[in-house]
Amino acid sequence: MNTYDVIVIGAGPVGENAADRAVQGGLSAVIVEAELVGGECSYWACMPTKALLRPGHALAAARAVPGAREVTAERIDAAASLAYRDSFASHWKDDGQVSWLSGAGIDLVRGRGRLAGERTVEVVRDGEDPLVLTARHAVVLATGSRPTIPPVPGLAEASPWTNREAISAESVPERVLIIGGGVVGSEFATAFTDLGSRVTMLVRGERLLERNEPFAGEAVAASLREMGADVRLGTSAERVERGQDGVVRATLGSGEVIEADEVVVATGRRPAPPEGAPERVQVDEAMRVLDDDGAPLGWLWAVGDVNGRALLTHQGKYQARAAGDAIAAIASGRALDDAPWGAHVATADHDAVPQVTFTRPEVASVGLSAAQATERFGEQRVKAVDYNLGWVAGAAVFAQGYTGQARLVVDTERSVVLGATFVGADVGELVQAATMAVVGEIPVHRLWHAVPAYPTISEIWLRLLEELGRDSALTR
Ligand SMILES: Cc1cc2nc3c(=O)[nH]c(=O)nc-3n(C[C@H](O)[C@H](O)[C@H](O)COP(=O)(O)OP(=O)(O)OC[C@H]3O[C@@H](n4cnc5c(N)ncnc54)[C@H](O)[C@@H]3O)c2cc1C
Ligand SMILES: NC(=O)c1ccc[n+]([C@@H]2O[C@H](COP(=O)([O-])OP(=O)(O)OC[C@H]3O[C@@H](n4cnc5c(N)ncnc54)[C@H](O)[C@@H]3O)[C@@H](O)[C@H]2O)c1
Repeated sequence: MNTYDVIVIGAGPVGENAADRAVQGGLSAVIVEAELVGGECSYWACMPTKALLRPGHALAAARAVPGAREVTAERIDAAASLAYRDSFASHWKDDGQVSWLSGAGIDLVRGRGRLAGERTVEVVRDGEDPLVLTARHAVVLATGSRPTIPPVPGLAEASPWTNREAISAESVPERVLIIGGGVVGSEFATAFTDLGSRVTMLVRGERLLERNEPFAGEAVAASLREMGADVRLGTSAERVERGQDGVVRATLGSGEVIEADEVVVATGRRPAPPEGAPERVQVDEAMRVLDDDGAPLGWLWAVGDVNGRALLTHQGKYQARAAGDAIAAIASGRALDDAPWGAHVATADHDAVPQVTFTRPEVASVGLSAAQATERFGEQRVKAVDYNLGWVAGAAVFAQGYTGQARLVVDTERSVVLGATFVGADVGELVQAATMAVVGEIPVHRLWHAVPAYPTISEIWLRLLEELGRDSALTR
């Protein structure tokens, strides 16, 4: 009864996918979940944040078009927006995902799993004896990540909000202080400003979204300021405390004190392996966990945030498809297809990861930035071209005064695209074309024949190619 081909610990989007692929490959699978089936992504991250951000984006889109602008309000309706968010968090109930598991033929055990030995998982359950599960073929770790709280004196005691409290807020705080200028900080700053909070962001670095091309963070900071947020770059809190009056006070290096009703910590996440697993889970390209000598253990796998390769739902699910299929292949005596870009490896994790940050403007990127490409291949070999998105006919019709920018980064030696970044309203949908160009290593001269429909924002592709120049060495 308690023996399965595959045991997956963690029923986030990634664990669900790993179990599903194993079952589709003819194996039996059980998934162990300590909280809600669906994981961080479904209830406290991807889906509810995007739902919370959508009303502000939709209103801004309407207000940028004459004819629509005149019949729209200036602000979003906060209560309706929170209700919209609630529906996308399934009201923090997992019935829908539990029935999906059962339809997919995956058993569920509720409780906290720990590795108790080779192929053995002990599940600690509320009010019941621990349950010991045994795997015939594989145990898959899919336990995600947890937020980091920086060691700022007083911060941990000031009841800071992580993404969990921030995304499940029942009312809109008047003043919100956000520490961190990455994706989480920038998206929450946008959402709370839209909802009517007075937002202050403390950003340690010199710009927002430091992993992206510099113009991305600059555009988002400028827009947040225009929306009314106070974005402080190069600024850290020296001390934070929550007074008897419930007010949070953050003291800056300059001595200035910033008051807020809530403080949101958005300073990164770190992998959260289960008890009994190595603290730093190292995997090979097929997501097999490695021992101290760098050899695969053979029975233990790790997918999604827990392996630290790329903390994104889509990338974790991609790893899970590869790992689930690999486990099924090995179980049926087939060889692993583990050469780069094979069916059982996650090659794209390295240099072809797409990401969309749902700020206003949106930031959509894939692959290497110009700086990363130059560092890797040298200045001689890398060419980066920029174009103003607002100059594209489709963008001009899309919104009056559309502002945005795009960059294409090219390897001139191999004549392929290494990376692309788009910043502007609704650019999220542009990135998949760029991902295909990067992954498919489509020669730049062939891209000239991929004609963008007129007048769409995709015409940016033609403009970027023109900037590269058809007569250059990239032509053939
Ligand atoms: C605010 C925010 C917004 C985000 N937005 C996006 C976005 O728009 N797009 C995107 O691609 N990514 C986004 N991310 C990242 C995304 O949420 C993660 O990459 C994704 O959730 C990882 O999926 P996972 O299945 O690996 O882990 P998780 O979703 O964290 O799921 C792990 C599951 O394992 C369970 N678990 C943990 N330990 C145990 C244990 N010992 N026993 C049993 N169960 C256990 C947990 O309860 C959880 O259900 C966002 C993150 C944040 C914080
Ligand atoms: N739309 C999306 O795809 C999306 C949205 C949200 C989150 N995510 C994922 O979730 C992960 C976590 O996001 P995040 O924004 O928390 O992390 P992040 O790594 O993107 O940004 C962390 C920020 O906190 C700052 N920071 C770190 N330590 C600090 C300290 N001690 N004091 C002050 N500032 C400090 C960093 O300089 C950086 O600006 C990311 O890897 C991201 O990929 C994705």
